[in-house]
Amino acid sequence: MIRIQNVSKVFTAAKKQVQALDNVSLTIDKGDIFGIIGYSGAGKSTLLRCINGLEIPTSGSVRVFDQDISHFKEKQLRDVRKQIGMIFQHFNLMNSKTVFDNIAYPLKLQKANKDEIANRVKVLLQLVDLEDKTYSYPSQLSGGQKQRVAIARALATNPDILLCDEATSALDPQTTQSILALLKRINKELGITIVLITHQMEVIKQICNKIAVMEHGKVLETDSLINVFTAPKSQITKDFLAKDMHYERLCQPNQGEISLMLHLKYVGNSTATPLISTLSREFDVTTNITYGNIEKLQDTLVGNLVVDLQGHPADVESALKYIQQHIEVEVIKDEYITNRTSA
Ligand SMILES: Nc1ncnc2c1ncn2[C@@H]1O[C@H](COP(=O)(O)OP(=O)(O)OP(=O)(O)O)[C@@H](O)[C@H]1O
Repeated sequence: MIRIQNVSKVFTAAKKQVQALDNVSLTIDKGDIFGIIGYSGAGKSTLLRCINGLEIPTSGSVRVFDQDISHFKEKQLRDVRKQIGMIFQHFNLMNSKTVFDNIAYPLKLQKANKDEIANRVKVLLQLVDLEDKTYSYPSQLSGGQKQRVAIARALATNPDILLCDEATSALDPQTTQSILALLKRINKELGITIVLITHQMEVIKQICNKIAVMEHGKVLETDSLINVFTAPKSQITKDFLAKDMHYERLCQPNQGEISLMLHLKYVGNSTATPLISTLSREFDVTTNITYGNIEKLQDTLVGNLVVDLQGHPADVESALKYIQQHIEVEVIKDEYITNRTSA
């Protein structure tokens, strides 16, 4: 549905050149909820804006609905944009217009008649559960309600694609959950392909089936959510995942012992492996669990356990070998921390 091939974008500002996108290639299929994650300045917004022709690549091609839009004229781009809705971090509603008029606006531009507009707005307000706010003004709404109005407006013209530019970044965690649930429902029930950009792994994890990780204008890796979560390739992806897990060392090893912080990854049935109890029983090591969770990602159980393994070097080595024979494990943070007090 969307095929981005070797796209680069260079901006020139104050006689300086900024390479916002550097040879980016991505494929987004119909029905995907595709998440693009990266830190500020990675090029996410520029890439998203290339999909609806708000930015034109310096080189490369952007194919949407099987047409290369990178050379389209403004009139052709306007037609393509009718099939692509967009929502933003700060909602971009018209404050002087009611909820009804905000949602009706794209329909009025399309010269729909009064009855068509009234019917369509009613359906959309039902979809986003805001019928009781039909004649309210944006200033009378909460952030989450404003984003619901923005979603209804973006869907007014029945688009096939919805682009979400940091759509939940200005919302509290609970409201974020409800907006993500709404996006998921829109994807499932209306078959709308969603492309979202974010700097929060939490958001990606909740709803995306595929993901791309960006840094300095480049896509470092792109794969299914499960593959990226269970076998991240780039350091920045590992950093995002680590941040999502909030782990830290709970205690320091005793004198002469070493400590190893490990990330154990369980996928599917291996979640049941009684590994930790075996470690304490069979090897002379202590294991402190500093983080643990099991979650369902796209119907697959994925478990993450961060343990601090402590003991004498030979025992820790044997325990590590044992773990490696059973599940995927990554040594995180410092490889070895030896607590040697000066003699
Ligand atoms: N119109 C522009 N003119 C000049 N430079 C730009 C323009 N738009 C973006 N840039 C630059 O391109 C780079 C990528 O910006 P972009 O907004 O795409 O990143 P981002 O990952 O979306 O960041 P953020 O999360 O902060 O929005 C940045 O260095 C930015 O300053």
